[in-house]
Amino acid sequence: MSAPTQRAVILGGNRIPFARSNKQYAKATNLDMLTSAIDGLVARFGLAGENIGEVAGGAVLKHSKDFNLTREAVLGSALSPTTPAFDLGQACATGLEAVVSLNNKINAGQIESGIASGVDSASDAPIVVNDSMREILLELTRAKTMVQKAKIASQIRPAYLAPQAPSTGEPRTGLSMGEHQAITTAEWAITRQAQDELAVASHRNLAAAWESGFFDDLTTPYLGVSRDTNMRADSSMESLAKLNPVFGKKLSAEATMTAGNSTPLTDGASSVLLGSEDWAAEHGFTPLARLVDAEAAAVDFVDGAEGLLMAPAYAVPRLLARNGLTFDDFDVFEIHEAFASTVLSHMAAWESEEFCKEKAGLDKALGTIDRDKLNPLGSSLAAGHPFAATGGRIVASTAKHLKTTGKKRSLVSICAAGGQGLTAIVEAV
Ligand SMILES: CC(=O)SCCNC(=O)CCNC(=O)[C@H](O)C(C)(C)COP(=O)(O)OP(=O)(O)OC[C@H]1O[C@@H](n2cnc3c(N)ncnc32)[C@H](O)[C@@H]1OP(=O)(O)O
Repeated sequence: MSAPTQRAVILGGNRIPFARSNKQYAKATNLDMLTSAIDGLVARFGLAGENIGEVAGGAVLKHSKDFNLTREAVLGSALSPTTPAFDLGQACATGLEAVVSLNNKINAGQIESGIASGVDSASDAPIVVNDSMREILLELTRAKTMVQKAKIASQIRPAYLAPQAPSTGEPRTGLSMGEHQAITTAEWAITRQAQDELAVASHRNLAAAWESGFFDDLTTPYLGVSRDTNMRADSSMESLAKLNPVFGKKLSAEATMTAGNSTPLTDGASSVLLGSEDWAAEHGFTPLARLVDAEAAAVDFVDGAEGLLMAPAYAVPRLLARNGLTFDDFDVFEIHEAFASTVLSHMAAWESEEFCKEKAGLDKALGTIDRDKLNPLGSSLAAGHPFAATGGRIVASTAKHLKTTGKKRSLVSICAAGGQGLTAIVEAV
């Protein structure tokens, strides 16, 4: 198989600061936030009125009226209305999938430029009526006379009025992401201390990046918010130690996962500008980095054969093998912090000879990740995790980080609901 032509480059990104759900952005819709994230990028790169090759995006929690949320955002933005756009979905990896999709289209010569985006709002989550109520409401829309409508409406029972709120539960198991991860946490014997240390590092690194002005050309203030509201610069082991466990309490009296070492429910949106090298040169844009390859994996979590969020542990060895790379070839590891213990269980798996030989098909352990290279700009524990927006946050940040520090290569890894994971290699240009 010959290598694809590498024409696509990452040029920059823009996101709105992420906010804890039901707080500052409680009244904003997914569409409002996505449009703002795209418009901020358009303004920063002077693309108003331009026809971009394609805009890709999505949201995990979408309303049924959102046929094509990304296209609606384009129509509401300053981009040319003749810019095509499409929604895609890969749960928490949606934002990264959008980058991979447009990157590959540019490399294939199908488009010259693209904006990868993503948004999610747990505040604007769709509330769905139950099945019986849905049938009655659909029948009502078909009724022609008042008598017919009254007859159908008379079938409504009080119990039908209870809405089905969205949840972070896996449809096939009914367990929440947190409860699934608690099983994995116990399996890999990840300690509370290790989880809290990772959380403190995430807050510390994110706060330092904001303080240094790193995000000044990667974010646009929104609804009066100018920094990620979940971030706690003063986060400490002492303050985290005070929090009670929230997940895994039924599994063990010594449950370790708390609100401090789990991602909070978050609202936010992100966007990333990609273009061919020629398109970038024509517009006078300086490339930051390049996405050189990506690998997805899925695990069989339903019968408990593998942990729900463990797919990246399988994708990364395959990605590295295909590219002839080892951990030593990476300067940065951007591993999405769904929960602190998710990152720690992936790392434990890569350090385990047994896992790597028996499950990942390697002849030895993949190795240890240098902690100084892990999430140097903070990650989802501190920034929050508006599901489909996380990939864009990570790709734009790591691309700029490589460019500004002179580092060469970053490994991006995002676990997703449904037992899936998407990973990618980003290299400086
Ligand atoms: C593929 C994937 O990404 S899977 C992941 C998908 N995402 C999820 O599943 C979301 C998981 N998170 C959640 O469900 C929720 O955020 C929970 C259950 C963990 C916590 O929810 P809540 O209890 O509402 O959180 P809340 O913000 O009130 O925090 C609880 C307490 O911890 C405190 N706290 C939270 N973080 C910290 C911290 N870093 N340092 C100190 N205290 C903290 C809060 O101040 C609060 O204290 P208070 O009760 O005195 O006010």
